[in-house]
Amino acid sequence: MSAITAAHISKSFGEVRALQDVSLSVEHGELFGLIGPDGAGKSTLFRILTTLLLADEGEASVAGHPVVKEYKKIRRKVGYMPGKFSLYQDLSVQENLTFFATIFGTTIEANYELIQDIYVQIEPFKTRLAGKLSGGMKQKLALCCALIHKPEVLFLDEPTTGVDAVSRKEFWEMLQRLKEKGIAILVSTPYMDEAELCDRIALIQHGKILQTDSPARLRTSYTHPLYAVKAADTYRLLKGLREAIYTRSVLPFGGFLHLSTRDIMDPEQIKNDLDRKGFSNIEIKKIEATVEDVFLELSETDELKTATR
Ligand SMILES: Nc1ncnc2c1ncn2[C@@H]1O[C@H](COP(=O)(O)OP(=O)(O)OP(=O)(O)O)[C@@H](O)[C@H]1O
Repeated sequence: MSAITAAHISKSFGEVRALQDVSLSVEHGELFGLIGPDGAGKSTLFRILTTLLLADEGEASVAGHPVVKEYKKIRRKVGYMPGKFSLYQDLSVQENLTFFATIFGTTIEANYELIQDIYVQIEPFKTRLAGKLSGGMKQKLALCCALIHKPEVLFLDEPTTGVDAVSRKEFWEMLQRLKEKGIAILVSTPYMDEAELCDRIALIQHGKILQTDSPARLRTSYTHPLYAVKAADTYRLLKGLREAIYTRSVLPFGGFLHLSTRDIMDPEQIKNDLDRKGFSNIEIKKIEATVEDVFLELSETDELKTATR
């Protein structure tokens, strides 16, 4: 049986349809990412799966128990790191950990093996108040607190938001090690680069799951020719490319524009066209799609479908 299953979950807050017919499953020992921007519905799904909120429609089970009927059993078997406010800021590192161990009827010593790798990094600061820790340290402490009762399933809601790049990398390495111990992990993130670190991902937007698959299969599902293009005046370039007859779509991507064309083209052909239109410092190369390209493509198609309904 899967560690998490959600089937046709919907939830509205007044007029806001936070989740619309969401289904997914996560296996034991799987690292599953819920990838989407702010307001996509990620926290709402986490709250339903961790038994803190009731869905309007649909069914879910976690660690073998249905979320409504057996919520008490689930609470003993899951670890939850909510996006914000999971630590007591005016308790020390050690006091926070002891507190979470005590409410689950266990001790730090009993489950030390599971948190050891992570805890050794914050142990030198064990008497420091949680409120005085750096973002990366807070995140490690919150993860230790979520793990202290040896959960079967771990829910991590945007654990790396507001954390520096080095700590983010370390955090994902820790998740890989936890997964190898058989724990099922559902992690949400708005960062598309983190999607690559998951076994499977679901792309979510406006409460709807756009697609679920492995990052590699999602990337290769993008079949249109794609180019990264740069020139001196990015805004004019965006406008110019949008008007070109060979363009399917063009979207800003860091310092480059990602241009998807109707047919395969020689990059020289595009460069010549831009030369003729008076652009300077043109750089162009053919590229493979990233998860973000796939996300933007799917979300645009979904918005068009919704608008024409
Ligand atoms: N308790 C609530 N009352 C009213 N609206 C809510 C409530 N909780 C969430 N929403 C709305 O539901 C939608 C989904 O919110 P949710 O918090 O699940 O998104 P998210 O993907 O986790 O993004 P964020 O990172 O911004 O929390 C948003 O439009 C949000 O404003």
